[in-house]
Amino acid sequence: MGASQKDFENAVNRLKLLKEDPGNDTKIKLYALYKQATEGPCNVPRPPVLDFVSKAKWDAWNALGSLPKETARQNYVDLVSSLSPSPKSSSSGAIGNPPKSESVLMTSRDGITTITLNRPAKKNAITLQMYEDILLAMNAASQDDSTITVFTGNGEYYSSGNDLANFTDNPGGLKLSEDGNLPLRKFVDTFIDFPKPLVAVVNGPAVGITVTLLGLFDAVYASDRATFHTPFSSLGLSPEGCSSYTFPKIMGPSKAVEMLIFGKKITAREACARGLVTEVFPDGTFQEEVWARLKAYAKNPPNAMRIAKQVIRSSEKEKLHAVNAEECRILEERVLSEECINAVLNFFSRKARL
Ligand SMILES: CCCCCC/C=C/C(=O)SCCNC(=O)CCNC(=O)[C@H](O)C(C)(C)COP(=O)(O)OP(=O)(O)OC[C@H]1O[C@@H](n2cnc3c(N)ncnc32)[C@H](O)[C@@H]1OP(=O)(O)O
Repeated sequence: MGASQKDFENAVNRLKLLKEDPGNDTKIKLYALYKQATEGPCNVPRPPVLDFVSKAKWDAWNALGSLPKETARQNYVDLVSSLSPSPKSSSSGAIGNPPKSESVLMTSRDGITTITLNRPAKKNAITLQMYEDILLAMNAASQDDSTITVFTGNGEYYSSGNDLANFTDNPGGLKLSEDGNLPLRKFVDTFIDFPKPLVAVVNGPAVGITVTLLGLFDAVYASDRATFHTPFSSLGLSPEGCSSYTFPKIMGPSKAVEMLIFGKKITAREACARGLVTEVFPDGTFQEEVWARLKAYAKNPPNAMRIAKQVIRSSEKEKLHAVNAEECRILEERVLSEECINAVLNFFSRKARL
């Protein structure tokens, strides 16, 4: 177990974004680890004595001896993480960096970065722009100096899920990203790969994608007012967010089917009994109790928590990426189906509400 190929590629990309030169010693270490991770032990002749730079690089690579590729990959990822820029939290709690969005807020305080869905008039339904903003926020949160990342919603709802106008406002059904995948694929991949403990503070009802994604969180705290609803069949859609894999694993196939195929809405207590929710709190004391708990957890050593998460999650990552790709492939067809188009039209003509 250790860093996945995807973690490694992310680290290679993050290195390109470094604003400060890490210095020659570090650059040579990175070179050696990169070569070891991608090609294995050094097996090329030593460069001429007067070619100092090439010789230093060769020496560093050669010094790694028979270090396994997986270990080199992990060491490379760790070294890049230690160099990555760390946007500092301000005393007001606002992070100066992305997203510049009113519908997705990002604050950082007491070692916790919080991403808040803030579109209460629409029950925090997620627009295409919000998917992008959440990605930006998660990328910033993965690199800032917080130890825990929290998702929550502002107002009565946690979220009513995907904004159904995403289906009607885009010719052909739904905007596709440049590489032909649903924007959803990259979005869910980011949750699969998120390196720090990820906690959902579910303040109220949750619908659709905001429920399925909970299977990729490390802890889910819910108000006893929250409900969990995945009405995919009535919308002519199919399960996403890796729920076709995580839900049967978490709650067993028959309970998963009840939610994902029959669209049964469950209470917070039922979700807790099924293992989707970690703990339920009375709504009146929910915020106070949960934040006190999270502040205490955030005081744990950050590297230990990150590594514990990696140990727990890394063996599943490849499977989850494959599940995500397949779910998106199927969903891409479903969003163009007559069943889906009719369901969305009925919603907006107010003929159908959940
Ligand atoms: C690129 C990604 C693709 C992902 C595709 C996979 C799909 C994933 C999903 O998330 S599927 C689930 C989608 N969500 C829903 O079907 C919920 C739809 N909403 C409702 O049924 C109801 O609004 C409600 C039960 C959430 C709340 O009902 P009520 O209390 O009666 O409030 P209103 O219905 O009056 O809602 C207030 C206001 O918000 C608008 N709104 C609410 N949810 C959505 C939504 N998901 N999409 C778009 N708009 C939504 C609603 O239209 C009202 O707007 P208005 O005041 O009329 O302008």
